[in-house]
Amino acid sequence: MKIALLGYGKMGKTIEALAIKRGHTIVLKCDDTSENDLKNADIAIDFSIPEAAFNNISKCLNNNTPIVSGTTGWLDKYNDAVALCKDKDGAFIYASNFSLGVTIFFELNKTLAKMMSNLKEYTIDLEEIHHTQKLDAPSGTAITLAESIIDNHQKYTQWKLDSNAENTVSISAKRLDNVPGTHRIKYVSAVDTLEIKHTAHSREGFALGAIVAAEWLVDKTGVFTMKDVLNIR
Ligand SMILES: NC(=O)C1=CN([C@@H]2O[C@H](COP(=O)(O)OP(=O)(O)OC[C@H]3O[C@@H](n4cnc5c(N)ncnc54)[C@H](OP(=O)(O)O)[C@@H]3O)[C@@H](O)[C@H]2O)C=CC1
Ligand SMILES: O=C(O)C1=N[C@H](C(=O)O)C[C@H](O)C1
Repeated sequence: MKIALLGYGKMGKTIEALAIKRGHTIVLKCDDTSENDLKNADIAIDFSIPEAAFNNISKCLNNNTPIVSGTTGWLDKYNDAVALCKDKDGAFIYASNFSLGVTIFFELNKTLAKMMSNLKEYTIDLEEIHHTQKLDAPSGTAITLAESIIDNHQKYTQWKLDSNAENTVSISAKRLDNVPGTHRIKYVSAVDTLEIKHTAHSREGFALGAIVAAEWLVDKTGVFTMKDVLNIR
């Protein structure tokens, strides 16, 4: 595939190295999409900044270029992106976390929330840890996890950063040097603790998932998730 990288920071560079190893060609790498031409690309992969993501996605859909987006912090415009994709008969996939392990972790979280839903003894504690350059907090992955808990656990109706409020999934966001991404969900009672945790050892897992998603999406039309890519039901 000929790939355009929209955002050539830590993730853009990791994707470039892995995509070349898998036999793909990078035809565009940019940190400013305003002047760039997508016509040579089979597909675009956006790992940029929250303020740029929706414009980058729109530009791809208007240009009939399939788009894989991993940028977090722009989801107030997600429904607009979905509508544009449908209008243009385009191809679009977004994931707050492209790693194959986190895609499975999302399913574990959902199942655990359902199983815990009637157990009033337990309170939840959601923690994410990332590197100090991260612009957004909480992480997109933590928000996806919290929203799934809210959808599947009868007690919880909202999420907030560092909250003691009733019915609230409290998220703690820590920033430490060189942490690629750790997410942990704890259910704590007076007598025990049950926890699930995903630890990324590097950015390669995110990059691999985004490339696998691009390889899968390139000849399709529609709006998809990583569950579609990995055929998880
Ligand atoms: N879904 C997933 O699996 C993952 C998602 N992410 C998310 O991906 C995003 C990028 O992460 P990361 O690579 O670590 O961040 P970086 O800050 O290393 O890279 C972001 C890059 O985007 C560039 N940029 C700024 N404006 C634009 C624009 N208009 N068009 C294209 N690029 C632009 C920045 O350039 P400049 O420095 O010049 O401003 C920078 O090089 C974040 O939102 C992060 O949360 C990260 C890892 C995994
Ligand atoms: O910014 C990052 O680095 C990461 N961002 C994503 C998020 O916000 O969830 C995914 C991953 O945890 C790394």
